[in-house]
Parts: sequence; structure tokens; C-alpha cells
Amino acid sequence: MSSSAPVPDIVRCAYMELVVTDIAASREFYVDILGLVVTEETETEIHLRSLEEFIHHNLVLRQGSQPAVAAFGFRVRGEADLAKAETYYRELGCEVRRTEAGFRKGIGEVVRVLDPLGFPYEFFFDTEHVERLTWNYEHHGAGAIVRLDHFNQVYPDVDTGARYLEGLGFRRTEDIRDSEGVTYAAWLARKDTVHDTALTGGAGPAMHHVAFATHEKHNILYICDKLGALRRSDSIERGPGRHGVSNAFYLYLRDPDGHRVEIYTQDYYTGDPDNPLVTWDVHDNQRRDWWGSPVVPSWYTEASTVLDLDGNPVPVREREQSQEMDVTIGADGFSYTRKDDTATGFKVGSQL
Ligand SMILES: O=C1C=CC(S(=O)(=O)O)=CC1(O)O
Ligand SMILES: [Fe+2]
Repeated sequence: MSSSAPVPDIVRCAYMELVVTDIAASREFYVDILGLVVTEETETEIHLRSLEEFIHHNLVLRQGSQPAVAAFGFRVRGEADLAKAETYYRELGCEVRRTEAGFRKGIGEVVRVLDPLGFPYEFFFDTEHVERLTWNYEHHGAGAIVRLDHFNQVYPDVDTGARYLEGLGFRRTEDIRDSEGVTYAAWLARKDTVHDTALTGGAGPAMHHVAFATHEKHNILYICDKLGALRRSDSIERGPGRHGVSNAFYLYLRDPDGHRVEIYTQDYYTGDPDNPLVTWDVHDNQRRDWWGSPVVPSWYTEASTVLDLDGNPVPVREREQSQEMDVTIGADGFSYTRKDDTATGFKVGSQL
């Protein structure tokens, strides 16, 4: 997959459209529990944003019959980048549709593509500016979600996927590999933090998670306490904890449809042109959780269906290379805490 056309200048990941089967239950999760702000809503569609956001939305919840992901939206630097996106993806042989303004509420023209990996990407520039609630602390609450931080996409062949994204101008900042050169995951950025999206090796194309940022770790701990108080602790899938990759403090939740949402804070700056790539050994038991806490199997095996430009599910393809869960968890899995000290690899009692 190659194109000699100039790539669109992507500024950041900006919005995701989720199809949800019970919009009232989803509204309760994202608004009442997580505190995202309603920019506008109808009975079947809710446009939400995080507290420091000034574009119209970071998340669209749309009522539908099956849970799915309909769009991964990226903001580009100017109107001219829409034509670049059109030309670039047409040269890649992808389906490309340029919509009129208003196809998405609060957004101008959108270039929609089904990208070479099978994901529905959207590129936009013009957007209605809405109230940025950065200083409106009366709306923040103790679990304040301030920004959309990143997407995470499941795809069978991480190296191929990462090469496509690097060709689109993303910078690889971290990855997980083994001594045979198999890549299990990669993190790729346009903005000056660890990633705008990541590729997790597995059956795909599928959406692994969408991540929102808080300013502080205590915001994440409050969300956990609030879920406990609401007797909704079953929404917590993994964490809270400290990532190895990205160094961020994290929590993974599952929404009422099973869509995975990460709450994420305090990764690091990656904006210099010579930002050093961080590569983790797949057997390093601190790569995904710096404290060595195990990754629950569902985190590796479950993800959301993605839709094509007509709203039909994109068929997934199984990963052919070795699976991270197989090589690190369970009877045949192997991970170390200290590379040459295999006698005491795992913390006692934390085996799944
Ligand atoms: O955002 C992330 C940063 C790090 C990790 S990992 O679990 O530490 O690999 C996962 C993640 O992709 O969700
Ligand atoms: Fe993440």
C-alpha cells in the first residue's frame, strides 16, 4: 500500500462515533458517571465532549441495533488537507467519500475513507467552536475528564499497520516486540504525547479502546470509588494501575455495550524530531503494568466491531503471528520480572 501523493497534515485524534444499543444506558454511563459534557442531543444521537475541548464533540453515541464503531475522526491542519486526504487515499485504492458540511453536526466537510487496514477514518478541519470548560470548575467534579487522548485499534499484522500509519505521518513512539522480531503492539503519535492511536495485535480490524485523559491520578481513583458506590464495579475491566508503555496511570472500563474506554493520565512528551523509540520485550512482565499486575484475558480477546462507509460490519481477520496472551499468560506463557532471574518470574498468587 503506497502513494506518492502528499499526506494530509493530521493534528490529532478528535472524535469517535459509537453505535450503542440503549442510548439512555449509554448516556448514564458517559454523562452521569463519567461526566462528559453534552454539546447537543436528540433521542437517538448524543454529541459529547471533554471539559477542555472546544471543537463540537469528541464522542458521538448513536442508537443502533448492534454495538459498533462507525468513525475514527482526525482533525487536519487546514481545508487544503481535505483534498490531500482524498487524493492520498484514492491513490492507495481506498474507498473515499467527501461529504457536505453538516454530515456531522458541528463539523464542516468530512473526507471519509475505509483505510487500507479496513478502518473507517474521517478527516475534517472546519468545526463549530463550543464553550471550552477548562476554567468552569463548577462542572468538573472529582473525576474530571479533560481531553480525548487516543484511539487503540486491533489489527492482525502490527508491523504492516504501523508502516501504513508512519506513511501517513504518525511517529512510532513505543512498541512491544520479541527476540524473533515479532511486533505485538505499537503506539503512534501526531501530537506531542505518546500516541493518537495504537495498534494491538489481534483479530481485526476492530476497536480496542478509546481513551480520555484526566489531569491527575486521583481523578481516576475517584472514578473507581464512584463506580463502587454506584455498585457498578463490574464496569471496571482492568486497573487502576501504572502502565509500563507510556508511563501513564490508567483504568479500563467497559460501557453498557462492552465498548472499552480507558481513563488515562500523565504520559510523557514526545515532540522532538529525534524522540527515542521505546521498545519493550514481550516477556517483560512490567511492560503493560509497571507494577507487574496481570492483564486480564478479556483485555486481549475482546474488541468492538468496526463499520464500513455504508454502516456494514467489516469482517475481521485472525492474527497469524504469535499472540501476546499465549506467550505471556497461563501454563505456556512466560514473563519475567528480572530478565535473568526466571526462578521468580511472577508475583506469587497473581496468576490468571
Ligand atoms: O494507552 C495505552 C498505553 C499503554 C498500554 S500498555 O498496557 O501499558 O501496553 C496500553 C494502552 O495502549 O492502552
Ligand atoms: Fe490506551
